[in-house]
Amino acid sequence: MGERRIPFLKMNGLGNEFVVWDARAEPVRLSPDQIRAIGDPEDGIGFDQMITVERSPIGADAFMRIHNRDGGQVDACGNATRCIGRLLMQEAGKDAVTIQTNAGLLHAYSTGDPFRITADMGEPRFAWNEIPLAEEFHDTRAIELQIGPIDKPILHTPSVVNVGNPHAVFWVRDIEAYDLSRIGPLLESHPIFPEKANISLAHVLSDTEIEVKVWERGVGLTRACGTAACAVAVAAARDKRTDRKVTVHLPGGPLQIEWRTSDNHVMMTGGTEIEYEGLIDIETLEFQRTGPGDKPILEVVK
Ligand SMILES: N[C@H](CCC[C@H](N)C(=O)O)C(=O)O
Repeated sequence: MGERRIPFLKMNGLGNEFVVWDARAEPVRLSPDQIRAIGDPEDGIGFDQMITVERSPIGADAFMRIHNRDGGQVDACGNATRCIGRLLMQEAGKDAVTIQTNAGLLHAYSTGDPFRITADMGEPRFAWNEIPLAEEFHDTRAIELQIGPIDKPILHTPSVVNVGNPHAVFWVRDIEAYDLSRIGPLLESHPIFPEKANISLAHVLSDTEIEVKVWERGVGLTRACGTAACAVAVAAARDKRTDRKVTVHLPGGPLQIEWRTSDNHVMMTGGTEIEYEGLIDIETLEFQRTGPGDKPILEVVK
């Protein structure tokens, strides 16, 4: 291993994969090329997002910096908020912590189950210029956007929400009926989204259940997306498709979402997993497992 070896944690939230650095003692500075190389599932460790835990200048328990696999920095990551919340609470022996992000101050709470964490994702925003959209729309529950032939669009009139990051939600009857790996990038980078967008297909199963498939901005198809689950739940309740407390079923597992009437905050509860501790040389990208996770390594490797 070369000189610059950095310890990291490999974690996931319902299969949404993270590499976590602790940069509170010593900064971790990586170029977008290095981030992409480490995030590459073939040559690197592989992740959906890289999470850097830093000291908070405003006295929160930590600052959380988020980079997508494409190397771009973004402001919100729901599954990572739960994972970092778990680490900070375990470290401090507390039942609640505050996490500063570029999207605002978030709170994480224990549930009594050490692996299941509740994150308070703050208030959703719906105005066209808060998503943001490139042009004015008064009703962001169904904007004029479609993909495919004009007379027979494949997907159309999504709801749009900002939950610290931009989301478009297409309401469908079968989330598997669409080739999201082909359509996702077209919608992610559609000119209507000046900051691009995370794209969800959502099928409402009942007043309290929604199944969702997500194409994440800057990543692609992921097993779960916490902010997408929040965006879908809020958009569904806003459009009277469901109650304000629902279970969102993602390929990686369920998330409980409640859009509270008391304070308009979106609360998300779900699992977290430490896969293993590791050490990486950021010059050579060689990395090795150096410690256990929640499951024996053998199980993790399967
Ligand atoms: N791809 C997202 C960031 C991560 C969101 C997702 N991993 C989550 O759990 O919320 C974006 O560019 O806004």
